[in-house]
Amino acid sequence: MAEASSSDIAKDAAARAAVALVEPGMKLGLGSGSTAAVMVRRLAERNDEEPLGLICAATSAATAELATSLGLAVHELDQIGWLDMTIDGADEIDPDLNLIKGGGGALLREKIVAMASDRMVVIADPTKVVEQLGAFHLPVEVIPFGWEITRKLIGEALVAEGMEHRPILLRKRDDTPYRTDEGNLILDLALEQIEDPARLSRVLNALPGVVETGLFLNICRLAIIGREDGSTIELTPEERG
Ligand SMILES: O=C[C@H](O)[C@H](O)[C@H](O)COP(=O)(O)O
Repeated sequence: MAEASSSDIAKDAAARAAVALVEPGMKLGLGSGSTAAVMVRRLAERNDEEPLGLICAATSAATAELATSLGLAVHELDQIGWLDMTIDGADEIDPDLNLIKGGGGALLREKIVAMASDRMVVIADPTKVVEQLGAFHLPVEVIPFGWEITRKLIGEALVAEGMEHRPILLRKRDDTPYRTDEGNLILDLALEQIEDPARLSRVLNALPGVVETGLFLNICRLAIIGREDGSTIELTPEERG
């Protein structure tokens, strides 16, 4: 069997720590991506040992399939209503616990699920912790109709904001446009740094073809960062002082 990489160990440590926060009977949002998938596996293991009676909502079709295959009860979000907690990964985490998400294309459902939760807990390895958001390309979900016009409008809006950017790329998978679970497209914005995430979020969300951006602002209250030695650290926005 292949040896676990330091990143695998860190993800697993964060996932285990988050699963330890889960209480019996919780209504739980399950995130998407590789770190969230580790968490789903650890959660299912705990549920096998000690049935927890959880009711889960998934943030992507892939997560729903994984969780269901492992014996977790997954329901539509609207059937459940409100959630106690959502555990998800992230692509970048800044000191205020503002996030970039959507590297795997699940940002829209992830944001809806996170905002339908009392608490969003993010799990990640240390490479995701940054001083300023923006090195990771910002995913923006757009509707397919007129997407090239939407891309042009985004470019113009960025220029009007004085934001340097490289060409805005349509995300592709196997050479064809990537479609989200909602059938939308993703535009990836190479911005290098985002000085004012709240303003950028407002500007982008004001454009008609934009469905949602990967900026998750003031949503996450706890980030659990796994480390290569298997330990974890917990970050909260308050620590910033
Ligand atoms: O769309 C994908 C999600 O936002 C993921 O949670 C994010 O990309 C982090 O994924 P990973 O844990 O694989 O780095």
